[in-house]
Amino acid sequence: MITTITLNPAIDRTIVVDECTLGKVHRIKSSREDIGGKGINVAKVINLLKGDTTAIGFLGYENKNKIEAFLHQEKIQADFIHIHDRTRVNTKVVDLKHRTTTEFNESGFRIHKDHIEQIKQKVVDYAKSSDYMIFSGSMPEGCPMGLYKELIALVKGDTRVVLDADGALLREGVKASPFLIKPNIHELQNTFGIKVESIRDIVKGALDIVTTFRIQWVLVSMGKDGSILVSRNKILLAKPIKVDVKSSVGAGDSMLGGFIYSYSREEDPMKALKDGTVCGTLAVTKEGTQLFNLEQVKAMQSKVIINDVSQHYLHD
Ligand SMILES: Nc1ncnc2c1ncn2[C@@H]1O[C@H](COP(=O)(O)OP(=O)(O)OP(=O)(O)O)[C@@H](O)[C@H]1O
Ligand SMILES: O=P(O)(O)OC[C@@]1(O)O[C@H](CO)[C@@H](O)[C@@H]1O
Repeated sequence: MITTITLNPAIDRTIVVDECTLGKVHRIKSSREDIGGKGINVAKVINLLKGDTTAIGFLGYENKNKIEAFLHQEKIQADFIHIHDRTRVNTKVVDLKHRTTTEFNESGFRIHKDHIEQIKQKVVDYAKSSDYMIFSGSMPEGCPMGLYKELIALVKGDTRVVLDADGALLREGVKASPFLIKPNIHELQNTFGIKVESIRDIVKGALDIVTTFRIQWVLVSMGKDGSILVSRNKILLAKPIKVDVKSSVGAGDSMLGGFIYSYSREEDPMKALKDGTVCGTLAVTKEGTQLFNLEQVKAMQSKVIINDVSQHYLHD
């Protein structure tokens, strides 16, 4: 089973406008709401691919019905700890003219000491039946910056751990040596101060992380430029696929879901990167964080090109 942990879930409200200008009144062309939060998005994709997954974490009690109804409708197994507050609403503004998405993410509910003890216990319990545990996203107020590090250290002996976070959460989290991390290039630059001007810079920076923190895989996503998968002795480059972009929100989560689902079945990094690329690419063709379907996944497979560039970067 693959367990995803979302400590700060969200309802994603996507608003589409012709053009977004600071200080101006905007007429909304269309809007939609999706259930979000990085770990929940990852679980949605694994579930779509027919993988065995459970989503755990915290959920606000006040608007829990919306989220639980969706999870139920999609038949996603979930086991959240309820907080007596509301789950945040994150607003994503799509600007049609400039083809950009601007995100306004709330900080989320406030967590107390006893909630932290509860989540530690739940994570430890789930680790026993999980092949992989994926920790994704920001933390709500009240969580210590080292919480991912602590949780990873608690379960590492029982399961393979994946971390998708940024800033101090990632900087601390890597110290517990997760199996895989998935920074995008901005997170790589801002969190570790790595230069990201060329593929060579990115590979070098990712290799430093692999050796310094004893991490097996660093999956660097580069948005419209594709991605790079780096380990001590293998480097794979996924070429981007040209698509009509509707919203980039959740592309990284979909990529991670596709990658880990595939890797958990075959342990073939080339195939996993291919499947991850398919899911990440399809995600950007959808408005908001709505899901694609299995037919689209199959149709996209033949378009992905993965190059093994290990010789080029490891032996010079
Ligand atoms: N504009 C795009 N065109 C084609 N593919 C894209 C585009 N944006 C993203 N992708 C695909 O999705 C993958 C993940 O995207 P990205 O690097 O934006 O993740 P991210 O920054 O973690 O996203 P998020 O935080 O919004 O979930 C990319 O590696 C690429 O395969
Ligand atoms: O505020 P965080 O936790 O960093 O990110 C939350 C979020 O932007 O991430 C998902 C897309 O990756 C969205 O569903 C959600 O709104």
